[in-house]
Amino acid sequence: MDHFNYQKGELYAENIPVKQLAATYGTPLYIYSKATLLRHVQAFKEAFAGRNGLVCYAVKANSNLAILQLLAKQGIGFDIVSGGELARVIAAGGDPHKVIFSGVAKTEAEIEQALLAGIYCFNVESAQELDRINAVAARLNLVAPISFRINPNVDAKTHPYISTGLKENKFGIPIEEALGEYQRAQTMRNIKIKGLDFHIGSQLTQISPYIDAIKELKRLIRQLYGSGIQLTHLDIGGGLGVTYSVEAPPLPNELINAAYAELADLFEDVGTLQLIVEPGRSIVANAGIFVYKVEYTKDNLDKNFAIVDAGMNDNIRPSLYNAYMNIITVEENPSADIKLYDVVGPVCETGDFQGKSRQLRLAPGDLLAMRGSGAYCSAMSSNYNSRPKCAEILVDDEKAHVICQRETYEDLWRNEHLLDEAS
Ligand SMILES: Cc1ncc(COP(=O)(O)O)c(C=O)c1O
Ligand SMILES: N[C@@H](CCCC[NH3+])C(=O)O
Repeated sequence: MDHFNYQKGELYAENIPVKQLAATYGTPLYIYSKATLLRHVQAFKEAFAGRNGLVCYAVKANSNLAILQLLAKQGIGFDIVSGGELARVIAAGGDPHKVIFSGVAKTEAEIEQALLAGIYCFNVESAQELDRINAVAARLNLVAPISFRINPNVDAKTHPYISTGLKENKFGIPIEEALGEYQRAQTMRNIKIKGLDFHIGSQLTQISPYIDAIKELKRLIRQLYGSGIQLTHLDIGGGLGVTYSVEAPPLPNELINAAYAELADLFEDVGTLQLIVEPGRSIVANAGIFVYKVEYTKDNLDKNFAIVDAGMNDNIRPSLYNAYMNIITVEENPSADIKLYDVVGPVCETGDFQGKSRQLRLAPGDLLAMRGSGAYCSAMSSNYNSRPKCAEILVDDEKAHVICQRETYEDLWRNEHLLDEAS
């Protein structure tokens, strides 16, 4: 259950009619529900109740400052993959001591920035990165807390583009090399070993891939313990899926309870480790809708098109992954015929679509809403075709807050420079 529901045939965001928000702020428009967002965070916090756990929200899913601010106020941590994300977390009031830094290409500048901010842990993704972190920490006379991201070579059973835990993927250190890297790290004066991490993919709808990965890593943790390397945490990554259509992913407490059950014998032998999770999509996806307007309809011989004012630049997920996202009408339109539509946008690409073969009753001027749009939609938007980025609104009961204003044309070239006359 989210907070985008129909009242007398009209879609509401919490207690505001979506039609009213579209009239006030224009379309295309991202709308988030504060209550849904907080409910999702609470579900993770409750799943850890009474246990030593840390929820680190994956900033990449939606990095809007106000959203980070709301999450920071809940006391959770953050999983970042760039210096920009760290700067956002700090600007939003997040605690850098609860930040973990993932990503395969951390630059020297980013490592320095994170060390000076005092982050909780680096998730190291290669032997070369370990050397670089050690060198930067030595230069700054600091000790870098690290965990290795291990690639356990398990199938996350998700879209190949968002699967990250197979040995052909660029992420993490092959499990076969892990013991050697931990032993090397242990000899480094400016490195402090904290934990072990995996993240096997996104939009996982089953618990079994997590359990397969935990099983693989339990063997490694025992080996480490046997060779005198004691960890303080195990990070099982993000990836928990959401319902876009018929998927029935596990709930946060189902995942976390299953992880603890699988870890029970290990914890008895080596002591309890702190458990970290890095959820992104499962916190924000269904806390957002994307609202756009039908500009035209076009009935070609083979196809009906609903041409909307939102493009792949605003939400690239359907084009990039052929992702199915549910499209609904904001208001019933009884006078229109039900037809099968491809919902397409204004961008000059054949792949610019928001949905294919959708049964909808609509006419030009009608508003459509796409569910599940809080994660990886505005975060992956661009200015392609010189389209200003959309406004984003956070609804709190009957109040609407503009958390990102719509870009202007001037914003499009804000960082560009004309050549001077003489050139
Ligand atoms: C290292 C890491 N952690 C966490 C996440 C968050 O994943 P999700 O949004 O699927 O929960 C991702 C993205 O897949 C990631 O790459
Ligand atoms: N951007 C992807 C997920 C990638 C997760 C990042 N590792 C999506 O929209 O589904």
